[in-house]
Amino acid sequence: MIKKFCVDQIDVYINGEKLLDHLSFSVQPGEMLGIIGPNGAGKSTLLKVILGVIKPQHGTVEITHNDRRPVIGYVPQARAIDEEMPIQTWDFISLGLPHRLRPWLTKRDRAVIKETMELTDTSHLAKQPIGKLSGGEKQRVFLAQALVRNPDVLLLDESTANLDPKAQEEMASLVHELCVQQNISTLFISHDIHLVSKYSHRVLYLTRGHYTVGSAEEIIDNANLDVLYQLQHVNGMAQTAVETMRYGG
Ligand SMILES: Nc1ncnc2c1ncn2[C@@H]1O[C@H](COP(=O)(O)OP(=O)(O)OP(=O)(O)O)[C@@H](O)[C@H]1O
Repeated sequence: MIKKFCVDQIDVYINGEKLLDHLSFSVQPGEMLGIIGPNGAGKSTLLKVILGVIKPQHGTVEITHNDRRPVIGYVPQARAIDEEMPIQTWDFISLGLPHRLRPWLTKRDRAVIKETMELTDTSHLAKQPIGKLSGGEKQRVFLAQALVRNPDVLLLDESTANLDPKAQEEMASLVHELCVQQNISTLFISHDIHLVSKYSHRVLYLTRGHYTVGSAEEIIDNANLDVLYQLQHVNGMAQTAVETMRYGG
């Protein structure tokens, strides 16, 4: 379990423009933080800062574990897979295991892969070529590949995009369950406010140079939401989400 996951006052400039401005928040073990915000707000950039791929001009990201180096699982946005890729799902998931000097899988590795595939409902896809899976199946396999390393932190960039509503719901619910059961601090980017409200413990609402963190209700009640999103219908969706939460639907 992580001891500390803290983003402290980070500034990120892209092409001379300040994208993230003194952004600060922390995430608890087993907490799912939903991230919403318009296109180009810097959501994916934030995940890359946490991964250490982009260095902020100011501020720090501190992730510490009680007794080892923290492990981060990451599923990037719109991950493309060549349809003809001659690799079976089982092998694809095994690629998520930490790099080892030995080229074979141990009994323990196999047990971890098997267990992760059961958790993500991908066991029946084990022998299928990864390129031939449906969008929803691929997303579950990407999740399994990220989970196989037993991560302390999970970063998911639009893992429900392009899925049908039922598959979106199943994926968000699965992520929530895994996050709570396995004490994984999870950042879940989505444009679906309803999904984020229903499954996240808290929400980070990001726009260029601004942010708000709070409960889904606080964020959605924020009068600036429709102005900042510049979409009238978002407010309607947001209201539905709040009502769903209030009445437990
Ligand atoms: N490597 C890069 N080089 C130049 N500009 C970049 C790079 N990465 C991101 N940007 C720019 O930074 C801004 C934020 O991009 P980012 O992908 O973080 O936004 P986002 O909130 O995830 O958007 P979306 O919802 O569309 O995925 C965009 O204007 C993008 O063009």
